[in-house]
Amino acid sequence: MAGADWQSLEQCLEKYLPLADLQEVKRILYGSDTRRLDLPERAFEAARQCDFDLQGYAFPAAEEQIRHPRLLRVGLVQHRIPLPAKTPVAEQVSTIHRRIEAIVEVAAMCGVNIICFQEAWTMPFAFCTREKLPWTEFAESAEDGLTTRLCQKLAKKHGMVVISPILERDHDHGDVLWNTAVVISNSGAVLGKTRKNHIPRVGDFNESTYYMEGNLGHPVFQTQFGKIAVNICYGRHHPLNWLMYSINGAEIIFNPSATTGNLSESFWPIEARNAAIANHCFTCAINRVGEEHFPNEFTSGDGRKAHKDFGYFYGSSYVAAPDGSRTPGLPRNRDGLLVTELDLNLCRQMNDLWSFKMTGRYEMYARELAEAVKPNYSPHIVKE
Ligand SMILES: NC(=O)NCCC(=O)O
Repeated sequence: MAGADWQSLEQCLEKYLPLADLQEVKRILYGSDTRRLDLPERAFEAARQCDFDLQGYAFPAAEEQIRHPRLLRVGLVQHRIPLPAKTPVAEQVSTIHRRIEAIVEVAAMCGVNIICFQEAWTMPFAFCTREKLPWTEFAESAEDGLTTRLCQKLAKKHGMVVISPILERDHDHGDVLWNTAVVISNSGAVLGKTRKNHIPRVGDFNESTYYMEGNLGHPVFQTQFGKIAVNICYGRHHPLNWLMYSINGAEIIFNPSATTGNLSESFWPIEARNAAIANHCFTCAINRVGEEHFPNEFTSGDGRKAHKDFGYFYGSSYVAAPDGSRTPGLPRNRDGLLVTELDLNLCRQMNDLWSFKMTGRYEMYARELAEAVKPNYSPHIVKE
């Protein structure tokens, strides 16, 4: 499997396909073209200085007679974990904080209104180890932990909504841990939090050792820029999870993730994009980058020898629109900031065109699902 040496599918296609073929391949793979966004030169210069990739795109929507365009910019941040996992916890956290602060500065230069970081962004993805210490020490209060306070400062300084996915320690409920995204308003106030609803039980993702299934349902956050929701990582494999955020009115659903190439890279371009189409909303898929090595060996329950690394986190963060188009992905092998301009009017335009909300027959599925989950349910199979 490709590691850090292979940058992206887009780069490979551009390198080998003649222009006419490339255009057709892109039309079929990516849908209608996204326009490149003009970002300030000083933002590119700062990104070069800080050694991360910066890309900008815009999705157009049709002009309407009554509604004005509802334009906003989202920023997706993907990053590698800069220090070895055995570095003291506080040093790791403060180094990542400083790195992200620098990227947020560039996002501000690019006019970003809502920024989202990757899943558990302040820590190595240590859930493969099944060890508790020191990894549980990365957990923080969603309301007033160090990370939330940093995000509040950034939100206020830049007038930006910040989505901060962390490992949460809930001090008010017995110190239990959750996989949580904190949503901070552009005023700097904590607007609320949402928790990961589905916990992976696949490969090295042994996350049920650390926290429980979210108990906050499918909240949607009304921000100054639009209605947003957060479907954390493994939740993207669950169409009903996307659907419930959409039913509650989400216009943009963020999917902060941590996933590796040997497991999910072929699913990655499909799932968030399909959710954007099926739910008439924008989706933003974010994945971390690079390899993470842990001090002690662990096994993967698949007969392989014990090892100390998780596999390759392939980045490739992207935004998908309700008309099925999508941006190119950020690189597989570099930290990056993807700035995308959205016109939220496209959500209702696609709803009117395809009408999935009208044709969805939710009452039929509600009835059938209510039956199917009963212990005495017998599947409806027609036999000769
Ligand atoms: N973090 C997480 O839920 N990863 C699970 C693997 C995947 O969903 O691709």
